[in-house]
Amino acid sequence: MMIMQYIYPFTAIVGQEKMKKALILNAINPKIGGVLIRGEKGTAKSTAVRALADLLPEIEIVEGCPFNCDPNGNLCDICKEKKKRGELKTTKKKMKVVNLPIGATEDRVIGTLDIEKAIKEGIKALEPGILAEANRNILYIDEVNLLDDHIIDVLLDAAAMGWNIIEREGVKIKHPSRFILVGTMNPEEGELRPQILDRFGLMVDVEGLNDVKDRVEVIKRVEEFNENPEAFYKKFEEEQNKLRERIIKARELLNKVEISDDLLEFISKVCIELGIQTNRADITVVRTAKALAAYNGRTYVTIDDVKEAMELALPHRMRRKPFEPPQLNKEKLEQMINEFKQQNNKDNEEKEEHKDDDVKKNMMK
Ligand SMILES: Nc1ncnc2c1ncn2[C@@H]1O[C@H](COP(=O)(O)OP(=O)(O)OP(=O)(O)O)[C@@H](O)[C@H]1O
Repeated sequence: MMIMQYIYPFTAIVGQEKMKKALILNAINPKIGGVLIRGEKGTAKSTAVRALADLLPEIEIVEGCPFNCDPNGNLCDICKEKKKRGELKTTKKKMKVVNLPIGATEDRVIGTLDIEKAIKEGIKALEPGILAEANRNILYIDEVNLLDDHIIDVLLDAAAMGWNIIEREGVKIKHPSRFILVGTMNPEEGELRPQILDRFGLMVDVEGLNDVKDRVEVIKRVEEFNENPEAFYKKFEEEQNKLRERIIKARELLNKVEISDDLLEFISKVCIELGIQTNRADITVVRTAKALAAYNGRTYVTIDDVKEAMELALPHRMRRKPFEPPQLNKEKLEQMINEFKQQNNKDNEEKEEHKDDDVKKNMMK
């Protein structure tokens, strides 16, 4: 008999709204580029990530594929061959969290091929790496600031290209490599290089809860969950289903979401004004703002979406002195948002006046 393992529900996490939102937005569009969560131990970081994987709908995969290929998306070399032979079968699988151990080697990350075995036994010689397991799942790197720089580069390159190549002596296997990247770090143990910071889509700072009521609620919920996980899960089931549906709808809506040229210009202006060099900033703000619009059931981006997206996508891309924590110039941002809103109101009023004039003219005709 299979024993059902219950995961602490995402919707039962008390507070930590920014972290939850950043994770949800990446679930809506993984191309946002992941989340770096900075903060103290024991603040629900790993609980939230495990809960997200459990909350998200199952993924459709090619049966038996070590890379979880999407039958309707990009295929690995093995699945391509299967498709040609008409042997592609599909199945469904729950998403999972793949942990990257701190001491992981390049071979362990990328995967390996035993050439001698490959010649004798074909594909059995393949040893898929962490990138294979992570494809279409969540890749979780605890204490990313302690990870070897070279391993981070390998990972982030694969994530940016969306492909990983396992290669030995001229024999190659290429497979899709898309995942929601979540890194955590305790800033007291050292900062990340700016180049690496820039490769994380979003960043959030999590702090321990400072409200007594919230902390008591955490104790009660965690104890209740431990005593009877099934009953606790049932209690949150409706809320979990609602959130899952909302994410599914947002994914469907995402391609239809539009952003005005005025807002695009505004985003670039803010980035320049804040001294942010990397174009990844502007691109990530747009993707995040679109995901926010879709999450709110809209097909257009508003200035408030842009503001919220900037608070998640810009702080770690601000220029700063060594050892200073990443921070957003909130006052400057607030001022520019207000100016944009005022200008927009003025433009709208003028448009309304023109409309009135046109109506009057038409009536006099
Ligand atoms: N806001 C919260 N809501 C619900 N449970 C919480 C909250 N904050 C902490 N917890 C509980 O506290 C415990 C520790 O949380 P968790 O393991 O997720 O911490 P973490 O941030 O990943 O830290 P670490 O890196 O030490 O693992 C868990 O039992 C978790 O359920």
